[in-house]
Amino acid sequence: MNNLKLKVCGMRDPENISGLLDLRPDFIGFIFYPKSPRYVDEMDGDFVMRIPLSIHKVGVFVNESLENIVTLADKYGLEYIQLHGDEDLDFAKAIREKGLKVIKVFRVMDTIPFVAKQYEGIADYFLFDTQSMNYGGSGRHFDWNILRTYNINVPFLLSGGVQLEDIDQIKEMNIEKLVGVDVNSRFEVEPALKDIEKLKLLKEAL
Ligand SMILES: O=C(O)c1ccccc1N[C@@H]1O[C@H](COP(=O)(O)O)[C@@H](O)[C@H]1O
Repeated sequence: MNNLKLKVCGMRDPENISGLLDLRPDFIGFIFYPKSPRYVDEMDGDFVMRIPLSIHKVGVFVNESLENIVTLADKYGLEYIQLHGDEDLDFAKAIREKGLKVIKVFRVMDTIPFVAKQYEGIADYFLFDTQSMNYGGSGRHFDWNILRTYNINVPFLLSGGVQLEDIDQIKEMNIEKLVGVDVNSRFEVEPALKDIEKLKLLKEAL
């Protein structure tokens, strides 16, 4: 089995970002949802633009307008747009038509929705997160057993309270399309400030 990819989400602080970049994660995520405690109101655009292209920049949005998404993608050089709200297939297609890549999130309770199959050829990745009142950042798992029968042709990242202690179990599930993990609140000292030493252990475990 290949190494699992690592996406670290909810970054904001320049020094903290620099520490993360030294670990060479596969994806770095910025949350542009105003109600999130990890909301990125303003960052130094030049600094963000200098992040090596090998570390893919992801903007996380919840029911945001296409216009605002495109504006922020231009400003920060976002490569992927993570649709974490109730955005539909047509919206995902519109994002693609703007030349951006799509991570479509399904906030899962106990099943993967039937509509997911329609995203084949549209979504670059799925991200399965735990259903919660605040859209994301719950720090909680869902029942990962529902992924064992996954048969859609879209690779996915597993999210929702993923922590270091989970990695062995995630690897043992040995699901072909499960290509990486997305981590957030379980690696924080405070919202939007990550524990780099803990992330280093995670990177080694992957
Ligand atoms: O973290 C948030 O505040 C947030 C708010 C709105 C949408 C997404 C958000 N975060 C995403 O939630 C998942 C899981 O996070 P956690 O590990 O359970 O804390 C992750 O993809 C974040 O990008």
